[in-house]
Amino acid sequence: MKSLVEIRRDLHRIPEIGFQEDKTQKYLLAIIEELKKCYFQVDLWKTGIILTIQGSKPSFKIGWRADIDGLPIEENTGLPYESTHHGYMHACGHDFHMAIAIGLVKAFSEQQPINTTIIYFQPAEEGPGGAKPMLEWMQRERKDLLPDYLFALHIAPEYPVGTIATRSGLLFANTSELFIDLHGVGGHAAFPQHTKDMTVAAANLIMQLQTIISRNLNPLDSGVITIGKMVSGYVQNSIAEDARLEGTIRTMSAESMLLMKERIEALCKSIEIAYDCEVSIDYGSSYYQVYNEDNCARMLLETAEKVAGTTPYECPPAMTGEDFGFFLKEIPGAMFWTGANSPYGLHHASLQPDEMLLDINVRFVEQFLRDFKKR
Ligand SMILES: CC(=O)N[C@@H](CCC[C@H](N)C(=O)O)C(=O)O
Repeated sequence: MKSLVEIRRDLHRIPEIGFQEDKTQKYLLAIIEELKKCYFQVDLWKTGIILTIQGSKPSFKIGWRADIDGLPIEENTGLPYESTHHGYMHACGHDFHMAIAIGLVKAFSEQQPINTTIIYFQPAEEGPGGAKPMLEWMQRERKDLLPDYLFALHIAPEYPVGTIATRSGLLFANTSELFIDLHGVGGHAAFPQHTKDMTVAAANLIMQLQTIISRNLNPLDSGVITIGKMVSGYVQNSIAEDARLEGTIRTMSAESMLLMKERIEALCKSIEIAYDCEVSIDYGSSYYQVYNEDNCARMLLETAEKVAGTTPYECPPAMTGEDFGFFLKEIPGAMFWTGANSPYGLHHASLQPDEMLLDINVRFVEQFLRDFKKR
């Protein structure tokens, strides 16, 4: 088998977005085939892979999940192994997540685990969400593939390599995508009086949306509204007939999410009146919060005390979203951040995590999964 660094770089070259991870699936399957043992069972679900590693003397099933999709971001790292899929990038570290999971497959191919260990290569974490339909499929048709406990990691550029950061309870936020379309009347730039300018309406709406955080949400609560993309008009001397805003909203509780949505709807109605236009809202996909089971989170931190090269850190919750939350709603487990030491953050075109994290995390997770005991 190639080294984990080579595998990570190969995967980095071929980022694919949610449910289009065909090359990624093929690449992963070829390595799994190379490592295959008689106690391995491979199942496919859409572009995902579920690898069941039968335990030698199992008393429960423990799961490990790695997400496999990339993002529609144009890479700007200048690395010799940068993305060959122009306009797409592994800008959230899923190339690392997959390489670590492959490292675990290799470790379990060399020494069979005692408990049955299931590795889930899950598509579409960035959107529209693969965890929920994957879980529902297993609950409906393949209960044998469901674990008793489930764990996952996410790289954290802001922490040094070796940091294992997690907490009991809420780790990541409730999220909802947000797509707003505005429709007015276009025309010549010199005659605004004959038009309904959707660039001006959209710009105003963006500013008003931010008041939901500052004026409607309890200051002791937290929320985020980010408009990551705005599209309007065609050319500099024509007034835009249409505009589209694309973003995401984040809250620490389901109640605050409802409040945010109510306020977004009210502000869109007011924009319709103010600019005499039509506004429609689509919430896209929503993710349930990542809520770590108390014992499971504590065991991760305890293991990080013991494994050479890892340091536990009880971290605060973050406004990140993760469809892993849907798994944790049904199955006890936990997620953690692992230090990646990159000057650029997640979803940045220059993200460059430190490859030193690969071996350390394989060792950490392998020991954690092998030693895990029910409490
Ligand atoms: C770990 C991470 O960065 N996850 C994404 C999940 C995105 C969900 C969805 N597309 C949305 O934007 O709400 C994140 O942006 O936190």
